[in-house]
Amino acid sequence: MSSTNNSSGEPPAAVRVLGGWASPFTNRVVVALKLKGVEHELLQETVGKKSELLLRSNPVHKKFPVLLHHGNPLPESLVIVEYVDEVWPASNGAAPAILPRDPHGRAVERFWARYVDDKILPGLRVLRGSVAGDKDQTAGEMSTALQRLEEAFVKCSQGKEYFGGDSIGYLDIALGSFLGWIKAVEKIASVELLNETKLPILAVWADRFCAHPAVVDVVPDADKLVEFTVQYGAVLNTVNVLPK
Ligand SMILES: N[C@@H](CCC(=O)N[C@@H](CS)C(=O)NCC(=O)O)C(=O)O
Repeated sequence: MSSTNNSSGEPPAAVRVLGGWASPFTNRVVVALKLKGVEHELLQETVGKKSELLLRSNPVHKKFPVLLHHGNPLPESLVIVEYVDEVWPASNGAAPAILPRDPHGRAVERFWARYVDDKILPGLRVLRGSVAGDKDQTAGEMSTALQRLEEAFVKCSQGKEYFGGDSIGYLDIALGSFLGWIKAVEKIASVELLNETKLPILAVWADRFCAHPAVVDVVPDADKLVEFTVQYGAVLNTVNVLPK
């Protein structure tokens, strides 16, 4: 499975992802493709400089990730994850379904995935220092949101290992892609958000998710993201590497 830029002069891969290694949204897409065993190529965008291909492929938002499937562009990480699940459905047990089969289960996971984007992401940006805000208050609000997500985990997992049950599902991907950044902002802002003392069940899930073969080389560790923040801090304050 390729995950680097194509500089070989060969024809483009059938599945390409425009994105960045530090982008939690890109990581959602890459984890979904890896879970399904889909060969793909990751085209890394340069921080602070959007490629022509990105601007052409996502003219509405001009953001990554964008999936290019046989050249057809599809933006928005969670939309892409659903697309990947539909295009490469479960077969012979080799590629587990990402979304639950029953409509209610699917709706519940979509509800919580939206909650992750609404409640966790704005807090990460404040704690990273990319937008102004009261850090103690933000850390408190994020802790409350993570507490709710731990409660959701208990309900969704029904005693199994993941939000998705026996295998990684939609909500695992939606929240799990932020684990590196959650750990990074704990270091950057000297706050505690997700550990065994505060959230014992979610912390065990987080370690399990990050160690999964489809995730371990995708979701970056905290120290790499802290370095990234130091290196690109000025740019991150002006472009939206984590969402607004
Ligand atoms: N809702 C979008 C968010 C995508 C997003 O914010 N991407 C960031 C990178 S992590 C980006 O492209 N930032 C550049 C910008 O906002 O100009 C998704 O889920 O894909």
